[in-house]
Amino acid sequence: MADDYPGVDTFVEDTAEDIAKMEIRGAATIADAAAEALAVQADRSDAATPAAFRAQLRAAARRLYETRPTAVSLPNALRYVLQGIDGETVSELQESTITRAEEFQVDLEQAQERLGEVGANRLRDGDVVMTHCHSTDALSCVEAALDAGKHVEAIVKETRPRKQGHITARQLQEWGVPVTLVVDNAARRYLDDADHVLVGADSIAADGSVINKIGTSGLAVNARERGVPVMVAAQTIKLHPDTMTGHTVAIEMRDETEVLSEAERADITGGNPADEGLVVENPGFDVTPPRYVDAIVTERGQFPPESIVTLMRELFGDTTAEPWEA
Ligand SMILES: O=C(COP(=O)(O)O)[C@H](O)[C@H](O)COP(=O)(O)O
Repeated sequence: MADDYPGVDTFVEDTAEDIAKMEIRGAATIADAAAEALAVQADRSDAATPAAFRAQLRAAARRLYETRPTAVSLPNALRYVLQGIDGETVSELQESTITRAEEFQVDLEQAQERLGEVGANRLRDGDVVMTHCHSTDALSCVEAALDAGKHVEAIVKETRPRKQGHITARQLQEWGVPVTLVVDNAARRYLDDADHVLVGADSIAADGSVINKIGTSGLAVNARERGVPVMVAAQTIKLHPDTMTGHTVAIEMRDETEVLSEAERADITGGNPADEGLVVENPGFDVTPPRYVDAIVTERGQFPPESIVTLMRELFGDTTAEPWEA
């Protein structure tokens, strides 16, 4: 792997591994870790010339980019850092990369806080939210509502196959929020007890479609049928610039062992684990059409999904190059 990415620091390699293995996970957290990795790459660079420095940084960005395909916050973070660096010498470039990465991380934190305040305005005292997966953007809305003195309760979907709902439940418990944990299949039944569906996003497309953890779209369709509004909490780094020019968002397909262990497979196939007649599909994400989403809450205010393209144009212009082509 190291040969494919010459000059890439071991810290970048480790971060990339952690993202790929989902030890670092969730779109905002991945973006933060990627910016940090570029800063460390810059700091530890042994490049003799500015050109060599830039080549190493581009290789580091490529290594990080190739970990997981769906959360656009990752290429957006890489692009932000790479496009912003400036300098004539290696040490100027090092300093500039570190400053730019730090700036990104501070902005990320502030955006999440502001988004939380916007989202909290939609939550009334005593409301019950139903969550899916674990989203730091979604939870920041609950946190801000609690800070404003509102009582909030949560119905937390387990979120198979990796059960990120447990992370959400743990965080809410720490904040003193009463939690009812349900298996994914029970969600429709419990929607009658919910005032909002509150989820995050890995990417938002130009038509307002929301790409988030698998199961989000089914939840949103059921919520519409039950009359429960769906609120998507997503910082603007979740806006996918390539979708303005017609590109689709890649949906990550994950390993079958997350769904079915080898022993379970053998059990189904009568002891033949290599049986090709049994196919397991394990998509990590799905696409919720804009008509099932009531509001996209960002640090710039809340938007109906159909109008998100205006914000996208303002923020990204025509930028659709790969991060290292910046
Ligand atoms: O779908 C997931 C995480 O998927 P995974 O566990 O596969 O990474 C989260 O809802 C979004 O990434 C938003 O999270 P955040 O609001 O923290 O960016």
